[in-house]
Amino acid sequence: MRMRPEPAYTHGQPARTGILWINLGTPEAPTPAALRRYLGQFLSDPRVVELPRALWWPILHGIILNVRPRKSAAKYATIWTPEGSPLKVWTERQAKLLQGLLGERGHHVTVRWAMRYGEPAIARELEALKAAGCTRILILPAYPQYCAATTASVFDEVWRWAGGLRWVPELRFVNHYHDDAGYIGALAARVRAHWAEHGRPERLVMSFHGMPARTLQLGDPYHCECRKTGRLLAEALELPPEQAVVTFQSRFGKAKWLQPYTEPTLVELARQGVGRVDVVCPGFTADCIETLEEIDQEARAAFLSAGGREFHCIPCLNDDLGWLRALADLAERHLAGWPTRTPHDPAAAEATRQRARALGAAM
Ligand SMILES: C=CC1=C(C)c2cc3[nH]c(cc4nc(cc5[nH]c(cc1n2)c(C)c5CCC(=O)O)C(CCC(=O)O)=C4C)c(C)c3C=C
Ligand SMILES: [Fe+2]
Ligand SMILES: [Fe+2]
Repeated sequence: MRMRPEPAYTHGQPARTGILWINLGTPEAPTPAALRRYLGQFLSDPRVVELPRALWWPILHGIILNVRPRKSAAKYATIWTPEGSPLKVWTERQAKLLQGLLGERGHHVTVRWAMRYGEPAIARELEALKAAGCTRILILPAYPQYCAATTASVFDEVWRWAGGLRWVPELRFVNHYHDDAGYIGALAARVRAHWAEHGRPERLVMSFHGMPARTLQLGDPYHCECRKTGRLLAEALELPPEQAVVTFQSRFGKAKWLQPYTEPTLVELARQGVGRVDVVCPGFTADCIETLEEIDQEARAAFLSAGGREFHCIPCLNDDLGWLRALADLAERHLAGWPTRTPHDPAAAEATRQRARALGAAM
Protein backbone atom coordinates (compact mmCIF):
# COMPACT_ATOMS: atom_id res chain seq x y z
CA MET A 1 0.00 0.00 0.00
CA ARG A 2 1.22 3.48 -0.82
CA MET A 3 0.70 6.00 2.01
CA ARG A 4 1.03 9.72 1.51
CA PRO A 5 3.56 11.50 3.73
CA GLU A 6 1.87 13.43 6.53
CA PRO A 7 3.01 16.49 8.46
CA ALA A 8 4.25 15.65 11.93
CA TYR A 9 3.24 18.99 13.45
CA THR A 10 -0.12 17.62 14.66
CA HIS A 11 1.59 15.17 17.01
CA GLY A 12 0.86 15.92 20.63
CA GLN A 13 -1.93 18.35 19.82
CA PRO A 14 -5.04 17.91 21.97
CA ALA A 15 -7.58 15.60 20.33
CA ARG A 16 -10.17 17.49 18.33
CA THR A 17 -13.42 16.09 17.03
CA GLY A 18 -14.85 16.65 13.58
CA ILE A 19 -18.22 15.90 12.03
CA LEU A 20 -18.67 15.44 8.31
CA TRP A 21 -22.24 15.99 7.10
CA ILE A 22 -22.51 14.29 3.72
CA ASN A 23 -25.15 14.50 1.02
CA LEU A 24 -25.41 13.02 -2.45
CA GLY A 25 -24.05 15.75 -4.69
CA THR A 26 -25.43 17.87 -7.45
CA PRO A 27 -24.17 19.39 -10.71
CA GLU A 28 -22.09 22.58 -10.57
CA ALA A 29 -24.38 24.29 -13.07
CA PRO A 30 -27.65 23.51 -14.84
CA THR A 31 -25.84 22.81 -18.10
CA PRO A 32 -25.45 19.62 -20.16
CA ALA A 33 -21.65 19.68 -19.67
CA ALA A 34 -21.93 19.91 -15.86
CA LEU A 35 -24.61 17.21 -15.85
CA ARG A 36 -22.46 14.90 -17.95
CA ARG A 37 -19.67 15.19 -15.36
CA TYR A 38 -22.03 14.71 -12.41
CA LEU A 39 -24.06 11.86 -13.90
CA GLY A 40 -20.89 10.22 -15.20
CA GLN A 41 -19.43 10.02 -11.68
CA PHE A 42 -22.74 9.14 -10.00
CA LEU A 43 -23.80 6.41 -12.43
CA SER A 44 -20.30 4.85 -12.57
CA ASP A 45 -20.55 4.00 -8.87
CA PRO A 46 -21.00 0.21 -8.63
CA ARG A 47 -23.11 0.81 -5.48
CA VAL A 48 -25.61 2.74 -7.62
CA VAL A 49 -25.78 0.62 -10.75
CA GLU A 50 -25.06 -2.98 -9.86
CA LEU A 51 -24.51 -4.26 -13.39
CA PRO A 52 -21.31 -5.86 -14.69
CA ARG A 53 -19.06 -3.16 -16.14
CA ALA A 54 -18.90 -4.88 -19.54
CA LEU A 55 -22.68 -4.59 -19.80
CA TRP A 56 -23.22 -1.16 -18.17
CA TRP A 57 -20.32 0.83 -19.67
CA PRO A 58 -21.56 0.79 -23.29
CA ILE A 59 -25.09 1.77 -22.14
CA LEU A 60 -23.80 4.55 -19.86
CA HIS A 61 -21.26 6.04 -22.27
CA GLY A 62 -23.08 5.18 -25.49
CA ILE A 63 -26.63 6.21 -24.59
CA ILE A 64 -27.30 7.68 -21.14
CA LEU A 65 -24.50 10.26 -21.03
CA ASN A 66 -25.48 11.40 -24.52
CA VAL A 67 -29.19 11.77 -23.86
CA ARG A 68 -29.82 12.46 -20.18
CA PRO A 69 -27.54 15.46 -19.50
CA ARG A 70 -29.50 17.75 -21.81
CA LYS A 71 -32.90 16.65 -20.46
CA SER A 72 -31.77 16.81 -16.83
CA ALA A 73 -30.08 20.20 -17.31
CA ALA A 74 -33.38 21.68 -18.49
CA LYS A 75 -35.05 20.35 -15.32
CA TYR A 76 -32.29 21.66 -13.06
CA ALA A 77 -32.62 25.08 -14.73
CA THR A 78 -36.18 25.31 -13.37
CA ILE A 79 -35.06 24.89 -9.73
CA TRP A 80 -31.68 26.69 -9.79
CA THR A 81 -31.21 29.57 -7.33
CA PRO A 82 -28.81 32.54 -7.42
CA GLU A 83 -26.72 30.69 -4.80
CA GLY A 84 -26.66 27.47 -6.86
CA SER A 85 -28.32 24.07 -6.61
CA PRO A 86 -30.84 23.89 -3.74
CA LEU A 87 -29.32 20.63 -2.46
CA LYS A 88 -25.93 22.31 -2.05
CA VAL A 89 -27.37 25.49 -0.51
CA TRP A 90 -29.36 23.54 2.11
CA THR A 91 -26.58 21.07 2.90
CA GLU A 92 -24.12 23.87 3.57
CA ARG A 93 -26.62 25.76 5.71
CA GLN A 94 -27.47 22.64 7.72
CA ALA A 95 -23.78 22.09 8.49
CA LYS A 96 -23.38 25.70 9.68
CA LEU A 97 -26.46 25.49 11.89
CA LEU A 98 -25.38 22.13 13.32
CA GLN A 99 -22.00 23.66 14.16
CA GLY A 100 -23.77 26.56 15.89
CA LEU A 101 -26.14 24.37 17.90
CA LEU A 102 -23.38 22.04 19.08
CA GLY A 103 -21.26 25.08 19.99
CA GLU A 104 -24.13 26.51 22.06
CA ARG A 105 -24.23 23.21 23.92
CA GLY A 106 -20.55 23.58 24.80
CA HIS A 107 -19.09 21.09 22.33
CA HIS A 108 -15.76 21.88 20.71
CA VAL A 109 -16.34 20.22 17.37
CA THR A 110 -15.63 21.21 13.79
CA VAL A 111 -18.52 20.56 11.42
CA ARG A 112 -17.82 20.46 7.69
CA TRP A 113 -19.96 19.23 4.81
CA ALA A 114 -19.26 17.21 1.68
CA MET A 115 -20.86 15.66 -1.35
CA ARG A 116 -20.47 12.03 -2.41
CA TYR A 117 -20.31 13.08 -6.07
CA GLY A 118 -18.74 16.33 -7.22
CA GLU A 119 -17.58 19.09 -4.88
CA PRO A 120 -16.78 19.55 -2.06
CA ALA A 121 -15.47 16.00 -2.27
CA ILE A 122 -15.45 13.75 0.79
CA ALA A 123 -11.67 13.19 0.66
CA ARG A 124 -11.00 16.93 0.47
CA GLU A 125 -13.18 17.67 3.49
CA LEU A 126 -11.75 14.80 5.53
CA GLU A 127 -8.32 16.13 4.68
CA ALA A 128 -9.39 19.58 5.91
CA LEU A 129 -10.65 18.09 9.20
CA LYS A 130 -7.38 16.23 9.66
CA ALA A 131 -5.40 19.39 8.88
CA ALA A 132 -7.47 21.18 11.54
CA GLY A 133 -6.18 18.62 14.03
CA CYS A 134 -9.24 16.33 14.17
CA THR A 135 -8.16 12.93 15.39
CA ARG A 136 -11.77 11.81 15.81
CA ILE A 137 -14.31 12.11 13.01
CA LEU A 138 -18.01 11.31 12.97
CA ILE A 139 -19.35 10.45 9.51
CA LEU A 140 -22.93 11.67 9.32
CA PRO A 141 -24.79 10.95 6.07
CA ALA A 142 -27.79 13.13 5.21
CA TYR A 143 -29.82 9.97 4.58
CA PRO A 144 -32.17 8.91 7.41
CA GLN A 145 -32.84 5.52 5.73
CA TYR A 146 -29.87 3.22 5.20
CA CYS A 147 -29.36 2.20 1.58
CA ALA A 148 -26.35 0.52 0.00
CA ALA A 149 -26.57 2.92 -2.97
CA THR A 150 -26.28 5.99 -0.76
CA THR A 151 -25.10 5.30 2.82
CA ALA A 152 -22.68 2.46 2.01
CA SER A 153 -21.34 4.41 -0.94
CA VAL A 154 -20.45 7.28 1.42
CA PHE A 155 -18.69 4.81 3.72
CA ASP A 156 -16.76 3.34 0.75
CA GLU A 157 -15.43 6.78 -0.03
CA VAL A 158 -14.34 7.38 3.58
CA TRP A 159 -12.51 4.03 3.66
CA ARG A 160 -10.85 4.79 0.34
CA TRP A 161 -9.48 8.00 1.86
CA ALA A 162 -8.42 6.30 5.09
CA GLY A 163 -6.68 3.58 3.09
CA GLY A 164 -4.06 6.08 1.92
CA LEU A 165 -3.23 7.44 5.38
CA ARG A 166 -0.46 6.61 7.78
CA TRP A 167 -2.24 7.99 10.85
CA VAL A 168 -5.91 7.11 10.46
CA PRO A 169 -8.19 9.08 12.77
CA GLU A 170 -10.76 7.42 14.99
CA LEU A 171 -13.86 7.10 12.82
CA ARG A 172 -17.51 6.59 13.68
CA PHE A 173 -20.27 6.07 11.15
CA VAL A 174 -23.94 6.89 11.57
CA ASN A 175 -25.77 4.10 9.79
CA HIS A 176 -29.36 5.41 9.83
CA TYR A 177 -31.92 7.37 11.82
CA HIS A 178 -35.16 6.46 10.04
CA ASP A 179 -36.97 5.82 13.34
CA ASP A 180 -35.29 8.49 15.46
CA ALA A 181 -37.92 10.18 17.63
CA GLY A 182 -36.46 13.66 17.02
CA TYR A 183 -36.43 13.19 13.25
CA ILE A 184 -40.00 11.84 13.19
CA GLY A 185 -41.16 14.61 15.54
CA ALA A 186 -39.59 17.29 13.31
CA LEU A 187 -41.27 15.82 10.23
CA ALA A 188 -44.63 15.68 12.00
CA ALA A 189 -44.26 19.30 13.17
CA ARG A 190 -43.43 20.35 9.60
CA VAL A 191 -46.58 18.65 8.26
CA ARG A 192 -48.74 20.04 11.07
CA ALA A 193 -47.45 23.57 10.42
CA HIS A 194 -48.45 23.18 6.77
CA TRP A 195 -51.91 21.97 7.75
CA ALA A 196 -52.36 24.82 10.23
CA GLU A 197 -51.92 27.23 7.33
CA HIS A 198 -53.56 25.34 4.45
CA GLY A 199 -56.03 22.91 6.02
CA ARG A 200 -55.83 19.13 5.76
CA PRO A 201 -55.74 16.89 2.69
CA GLU A 202 -57.79 13.77 1.98
CA ARG A 203 -54.54 11.79 1.64
CA LEU A 204 -50.97 12.28 2.81
CA VAL A 205 -48.60 10.68 0.32
CA MET A 206 -45.14 10.00 1.79
CA SER A 207 -42.86 9.68 -1.22
CA PHE A 208 -39.36 8.18 -0.90
CA HIS A 209 -36.65 7.84 -3.54
CA GLY A 210 -37.00 4.47 -5.27
CA MET A 211 -34.53 1.59 -5.61
CA PRO A 212 -34.46 -1.47 -7.85
CA ALA A 213 -36.96 -3.96 -6.34
CA ARG A 214 -34.39 -6.77 -6.29
CA THR A 215 -32.27 -4.92 -3.69
CA LEU A 216 -35.02 -5.74 -1.15
CA GLN A 217 -34.67 -9.49 -1.86
CA LEU A 218 -30.89 -9.09 -1.72
CA GLY A 219 -31.12 -7.80 1.87
CA ASP A 220 -31.00 -4.03 1.62
CA PRO A 221 -33.01 -2.65 4.58
CA TYR A 222 -33.96 0.50 2.66
CA HIS A 223 -37.52 -0.50 1.76
CA CYS A 224 -38.33 -1.58 5.33
CA GLU A 225 -36.83 1.59 6.79
CA CYS A 226 -38.89 3.78 4.45
CA ARG A 227 -42.04 1.88 5.43
CA LYS A 228 -41.19 2.27 9.10
CA THR A 229 -40.57 6.01 8.78
CA GLY A 230 -43.92 6.25 6.99
CA ARG A 231 -45.74 4.33 9.70
CA LEU A 232 -44.16 6.35 12.52
CA LEU A 233 -44.92 9.65 10.79
CA ALA A 234 -48.56 8.64 10.20
CA GLU A 235 -48.80 7.61 13.87
CA ALA A 236 -47.26 10.88 15.04
CA LEU A 237 -49.85 12.73 12.96
CA GLU A 238 -52.64 10.45 14.29
CA LEU A 239 -53.64 9.69 10.71
CA PRO A 240 -55.84 6.66 10.09
CA PRO A 241 -53.92 4.15 7.91
CA GLU A 242 -56.25 4.69 4.92
CA GLN A 243 -55.25 8.37 4.74
CA ALA A 244 -51.50 7.74 4.69
CA VAL A 245 -49.75 6.21 1.67
CA VAL A 246 -46.04 5.35 1.27
CA THR A 247 -44.81 5.50 -2.34
CA PHE A 248 -41.49 5.42 -4.25
CA GLN A 249 -40.44 7.97 -6.87
CA SER A 250 -37.60 8.60 -9.36
CA ARG A 251 -37.60 5.28 -11.19
CA PHE A 252 -34.45 4.94 -13.30
CA GLY A 253 -34.03 2.35 -16.07
CA LYS A 254 -36.21 -0.51 -17.22
CA ALA A 255 -36.07 -2.86 -14.21
CA LYS A 256 -38.84 -3.16 -11.63
CA TRP A 257 -38.35 -0.68 -8.79
CA LEU A 258 -39.90 -0.58 -5.33
CA GLN A 259 -43.67 -0.08 -5.51
CA PRO A 260 -46.14 1.56 -5.38
CA TYR A 261 -44.73 4.23 -7.70
CA THR A 262 -45.49 7.82 -6.67
CA GLU A 263 -46.87 9.33 -9.85
CA PRO A 264 -49.15 6.44 -10.92
CA THR A 265 -50.48 6.33 -7.33
CA LEU A 266 -51.35 10.05 -7.47
CA VAL A 267 -53.06 9.61 -10.83
CA GLU A 268 -55.04 6.65 -9.45
CA LEU A 269 -56.09 8.68 -6.39
CA ALA A 270 -57.30 11.52 -8.63
CA ARG A 271 -59.26 9.04 -10.75
CA GLN A 272 -60.86 7.62 -7.60
CA GLY A 273 -62.13 11.11 -6.84
CA VAL A 274 -59.60 12.21 -4.21
CA GLY A 275 -59.63 16.00 -4.56
CA ARG A 276 -56.67 17.04 -2.44
CA VAL A 277 -53.38 15.32 -1.69
CA ASP A 278 -50.35 16.55 0.22
CA VAL A 279 -47.00 15.01 -0.64
CA VAL A 280 -44.13 14.94 1.83
CA CYS A 281 -40.69 13.45 1.05
CA PRO A 282 -39.25 12.27 4.40
CA GLY A 283 -36.24 10.51 2.83
CA PHE A 284 -34.85 13.81 1.55
CA THR A 285 -33.51 15.98 4.34
CA ALA A 286 -33.11 18.86 1.87
CA ASP A 287 -35.17 20.01 -1.05
CA CYS A 288 -33.59 19.07 -4.36
CA ILE A 289 -34.47 18.26 -7.94
CA GLU A 290 -36.38 15.17 -6.80
CA THR A 291 -38.78 17.17 -4.65
CA LEU A 292 -38.85 20.59 -6.35
CA GLU A 293 -39.12 19.34 -9.92
CA GLU A 294 -40.25 15.71 -9.89
CA ILE A 295 -42.88 16.13 -7.17
CA ASP A 296 -43.79 19.79 -7.12
CA GLN A 297 -43.87 20.13 -10.92
CA GLU A 298 -44.25 16.75 -12.66
CA ALA A 299 -46.32 14.85 -10.09
CA ARG A 300 -48.46 17.93 -9.44
CA ALA A 301 -49.27 18.23 -13.17
CA ALA A 302 -50.07 14.51 -13.39
CA PHE A 303 -52.43 14.65 -10.39
CA LEU A 304 -54.22 17.77 -11.58
CA SER A 305 -54.63 16.57 -15.17
CA ALA A 306 -56.08 13.28 -13.90
CA GLY A 307 -58.87 15.24 -12.22
CA GLY A 308 -57.31 16.15 -8.86
CA ARG A 309 -58.28 19.53 -7.48
CA GLU A 310 -55.55 20.59 -5.05
CA PHE A 311 -51.93 19.44 -4.69
CA HIS A 312 -49.54 20.49 -1.93
CA CYS A 313 -45.86 19.65 -1.80
CA ILE A 314 -44.70 20.04 1.82
CA PRO A 315 -41.13 21.41 2.02
CA CYS A 316 -38.34 19.11 3.22
CA LEU A 317 -36.75 19.56 6.65
CA ASN A 318 -34.09 21.94 5.21
CA ASP A 319 -33.13 24.47 7.93
CA ASP A 320 -36.06 23.72 10.26
CA LEU A 321 -34.82 24.38 13.79
CA GLY A 322 -36.65 21.40 15.33
CA TRP A 323 -34.95 19.15 12.81
CA LEU A 324 -31.51 20.63 13.39
CA ARG A 325 -31.95 20.23 17.15
CA ALA A 326 -32.85 16.58 16.52
CA LEU A 327 -29.74 16.25 14.36
CA ALA A 328 -27.61 17.84 17.09
CA ASP A 329 -29.12 15.37 19.62
CA LEU A 330 -28.31 12.51 17.27
CA ALA A 331 -24.74 13.75 16.79
CA GLU A 332 -24.33 14.15 20.57
CA ARG A 333 -25.38 10.55 21.14
CA HIS A 334 -22.88 9.33 18.56
CA LEU A 335 -20.13 11.52 20.01
CA ALA A 336 -20.63 9.99 23.47
CA GLY A 337 -17.33 9.00 25.01
CA TRP A 338 -15.36 11.45 22.90
CA PRO A 339 -14.43 14.35 25.20
CA THR A 340 -15.85 17.13 23.01
CA ARG A 341 -16.45 19.46 25.95
CA THR A 342 -12.73 19.70 26.67
CA PRO A 343 -11.87 23.19 25.48
CA HIS A 344 -9.20 23.66 22.91
CA ASP A 345 -5.94 24.36 24.76
CA PRO A 346 -4.44 27.62 23.38
CA ALA A 347 -0.99 26.96 24.88
CA ALA A 348 -0.80 23.52 23.27
CA ALA A 349 -2.01 24.98 19.99
CA GLU A 350 0.75 27.63 20.12
CA ALA A 351 3.32 24.91 20.85
CA THR A 352 2.03 23.02 17.79
CA ARG A 353 2.34 26.11 15.62
CA GLN A 354 5.93 26.67 16.80
CA ARG A 355 6.74 23.04 16.03
CA ALA A 356 5.21 23.39 12.59
CA ARG A 357 7.27 26.53 11.94
CA ALA A 358 10.40 24.71 13.04
CA LEU A 359 9.54 21.89 10.63
CA GLY A 360 8.92 24.42 7.87
CA ALA A 361 5.34 23.30 7.41
CA ALA A 362 2.80 25.56 5.75
CA MET A 363 -0.01 26.27 8.21
C1 LIG B 1 -32.43 9.68 -0.65
C2 LIG B 1 -31.96 8.55 -1.14
C3 LIG B 1 -31.58 8.25 -2.53
C4 LIG B 1 -31.51 6.97 -3.05
C5 LIG B 1 -31.80 5.67 -2.35
C6 LIG B 1 -31.11 7.12 -4.42
C7 LIG B 1 -30.92 6.06 -5.31
C8 LIG B 1 -30.70 6.18 -6.68
N1 LIG B 1 -30.71 7.34 -7.45
C9 LIG B 1 -30.49 7.04 -8.78
C10 LIG B 1 -30.45 7.96 -9.87
C11 LIG B 1 -30.54 9.36 -9.76
N2 LIG B 1 -30.81 10.09 -8.62
C12 LIG B 1 -30.74 11.43 -8.89
C13 LIG B 1 -30.89 12.48 -8.00
C14 LIG B 1 -30.98 12.36 -6.60
N3 LIG B 1 -31.04 11.19 -5.86
C15 LIG B 1 -31.08 11.48 -4.52
C16 LIG B 1 -31.17 10.58 -3.45
C17 LIG B 1 -31.21 9.18 -3.57
N4 LIG B 1 -30.93 8.45 -4.68
C18 LIG B 1 -31.04 12.92 -4.39
C19 LIG B 1 -31.01 13.67 -3.08
C20 LIG B 1 -30.98 13.45 -5.68
C21 LIG B 1 -31.01 14.93 -6.04
C22 LIG B 1 -29.73 15.53 -6.49
C23 LIG B 1 -29.86 17.00 -6.82
O1 LIG B 1 -28.96 17.49 -7.52
O2 LIG B 1 -30.80 17.70 -6.45
C24 LIG B 1 -30.39 11.59 -10.28
C25 LIG B 1 -30.08 12.94 -10.97
C26 LIG B 1 -31.21 13.72 -11.43
C27 LIG B 1 -31.68 13.24 -12.76
O3 LIG B 1 -30.92 13.30 -13.73
O4 LIG B 1 -32.81 12.73 -12.79
C28 LIG B 1 -30.28 10.31 -10.84
C29 LIG B 1 -29.91 9.95 -12.25
C30 LIG B 1 -30.31 5.63 -8.86
C31 LIG B 1 -29.99 4.87 -10.16
C32 LIG B 1 -30.45 5.10 -7.57
C33 LIG B 1 -30.36 3.71 -7.05
C34 LIG B 1 -29.94 2.65 -7.64
FE1 LIG C 1 -31.23 9.26 -6.72
FE1 LIG D 1 -35.88 12.31 -10.43
